[in-house]
Amino acid sequence: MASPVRVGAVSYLNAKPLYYRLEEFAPEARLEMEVPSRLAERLAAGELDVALIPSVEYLRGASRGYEILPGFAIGARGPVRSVKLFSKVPAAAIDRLALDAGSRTSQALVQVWLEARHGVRPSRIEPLPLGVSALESTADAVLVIGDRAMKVPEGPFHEVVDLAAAWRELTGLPFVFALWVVRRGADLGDVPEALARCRAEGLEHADELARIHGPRLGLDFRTCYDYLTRVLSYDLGEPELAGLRRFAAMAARLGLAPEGVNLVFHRPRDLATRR
Ligand SMILES: C=C(O[C@@H]1C=C(C(=O)O)C=C[C@H]1O)C(=O)O
Repeated sequence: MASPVRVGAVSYLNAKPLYYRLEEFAPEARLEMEVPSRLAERLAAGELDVALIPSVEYLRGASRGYEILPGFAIGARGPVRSVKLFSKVPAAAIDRLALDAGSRTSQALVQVWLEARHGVRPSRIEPLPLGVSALESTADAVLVIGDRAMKVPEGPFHEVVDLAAAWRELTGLPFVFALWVVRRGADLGDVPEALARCRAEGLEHADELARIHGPRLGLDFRTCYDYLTRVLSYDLGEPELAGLRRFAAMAARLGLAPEGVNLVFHRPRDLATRR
């Protein structure tokens, strides 16, 4: 039997359609779930063959020979609901910023947005550990992502900013949070084709995913269903690539990603081996 293909997927609700019934469609796949920052570390360490990593980590790892699986992303064209900055002070006064330790892309996005929109570069940046809630932090503002961001009460804060909405307002472009990225030299077998099937069938069965995961997360069916089918976008087309390139340039200017990284795409096996 061929050796297993180690697939790392984001453990949040937003990624569920992307690996729906994966191990059935590709029996060689061995699925592991982690928060995004951890997936990036494990792909870099060679412990995964393909993983849904934060887009900024593709930029940071490109020199290792990372390749993007074309056509897929976790992105948003407007408000995303699960990537939020909870601020106790007006954005222009943020000096101490806590960043969700599960994130990498949104950690960079919030700094890009603060600088571009408000001319602010917080002098103290600290992690918000995974088990610690935004309400417990004493920082001026706290970035929270994923399922838990959808449940933080908006009450005690001066301002709550949906960062995908803020990005759209700033640039007019969609935002790409995560990409399927392949480790150099990994043999993925039929996994890329299976992932395309997962996404198609996962979105077709979004009602089933919302029914299963809503109660577990304390979210009602409608909120989950809308999040999966209308709020998030799973495409990586020209508008998303334009958003990604703009983000790459802005992150590089702040020293949060290397300069001038090319987007390199993984080629399907038949094309890669032909000739
Ligand atoms: C929209 C989201 O996108 C996520 C945000 C990421 C990040 O900030 O690094 C990485 C992966 C995505 O799952 C979310 O988690 O809410």
